[in-house]
Amino acid sequence: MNVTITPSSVGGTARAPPSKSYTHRAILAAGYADGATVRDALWSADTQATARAVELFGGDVDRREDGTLEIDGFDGRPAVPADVIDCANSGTTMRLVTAAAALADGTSVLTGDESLRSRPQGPLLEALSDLGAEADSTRGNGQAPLVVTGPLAGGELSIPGDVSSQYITALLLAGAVTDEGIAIDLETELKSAPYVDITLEVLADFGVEARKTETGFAVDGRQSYRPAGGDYAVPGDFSSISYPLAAGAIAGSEDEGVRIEGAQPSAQGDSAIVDIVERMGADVEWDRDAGTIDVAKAPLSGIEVDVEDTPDLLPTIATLGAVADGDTHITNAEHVRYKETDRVSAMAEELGKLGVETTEERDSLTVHGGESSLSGATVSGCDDHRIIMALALAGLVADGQTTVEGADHVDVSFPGFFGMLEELGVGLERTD
Ligand SMILES: O=C(O)C1=C[C@@H](OP(=O)(O)O)[C@@H](O)[C@H](O)C1
Ligand SMILES: C=C(OP(=O)(O)O)C(=O)O
Repeated sequence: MNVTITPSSVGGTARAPPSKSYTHRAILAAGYADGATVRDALWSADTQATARAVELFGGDVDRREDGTLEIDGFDGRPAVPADVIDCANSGTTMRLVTAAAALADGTSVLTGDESLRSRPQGPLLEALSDLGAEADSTRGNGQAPLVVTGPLAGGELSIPGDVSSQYITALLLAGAVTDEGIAIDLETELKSAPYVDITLEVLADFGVEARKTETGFAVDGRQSYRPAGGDYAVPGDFSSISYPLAAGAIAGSEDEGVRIEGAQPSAQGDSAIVDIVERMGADVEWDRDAGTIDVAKAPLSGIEVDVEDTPDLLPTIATLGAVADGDTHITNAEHVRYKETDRVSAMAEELGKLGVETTEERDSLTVHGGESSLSGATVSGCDDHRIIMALALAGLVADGQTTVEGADHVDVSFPGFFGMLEELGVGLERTD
């Protein structure tokens, strides 16, 4: 599907979809338990990949009409899967499930789509091998397809922190049900650190103790996953909130701004988007108790933003920077190149097609902004949900129509994205 956006102003109320990161963890934690009810879960292509993996390990994920997931777990002992585990486009699924597979008494095979089969898995494979499992890339290049043979007993390992925090999350989730527990020594500084905070929070909510140490993280073994009250509720997703928030900041209508609901505070680092949009000059009000964010359009100015903790915000910030006056300098961004696509290059390339000038370095992107510089064009969504959504935002203020190709990929994290834009008043057309 391609989506053509007509320049529009936006106004009204949008509801944040549930957090993808919390949903993945809750589904898998319920799998590690003997079961749980997960309310307000995100049901997207990525979270369904994690649900399929839990079923292949011997669990069951049943989705009720109201979106609640009733999950039967595998109680800390994953069965050897009867089929290849297809993680589709989801890095989180592949990392978290690879470590779970290393607990099974036999061999698991994991694969994914072309994008996922090009992302780095080597450090996690080495870590699992250090712990006594066999974990290989079939092509010997550290990328999927992966073949993992367990079980593993646990122990100590060291791993780089600057490739993906998902390795740490994966090891902590699996480590709790090993015999010996797992102690993780970080060889380099941890990027995307708030995602490990989310993991520690979900583990605690499932009755599992894990901790930061002087050199990394540790989790004791022989623990049981048990959700308090048998029930777990997923908060709203701040990476997804970044899109309606940015839309309101760059294209809010004169008489009605954008209100976002479902924005309760949580461990998500991406809630930094509220501060970023405000620093650029937008009129933003976050009522944390009510979980609402109100945003109104104002002239934006370029700023410097460090995305070490918040890699998924880069595409949104790049579009904001394209509209803002002056330069927006996005720093500490090297790990943003290891996502569904190299998002630093992808945003430079696709914004370029809309007439925006950028300067790209290995670990930074500078966007030379100014609303008048955006002219509508056909751009590639790069088969990457966040690139698609960020480019659709640019289409709101470009001069003329903007067509985003391959726009169906938003189903990875935000299946209702284009419906939400329409409800906010955006004129758009879907074509095959
Ligand atoms: O653990 C998670 O839920 C995620 C961690 C981050 O990845 P990295 O740790 O690989 O940067 C983030 O980009 C991804 O969208 C979700
Ligand atoms: C990078 C992302 O997810 P994952 O790593 O799970 O593919 C994302 O959602 O932007």
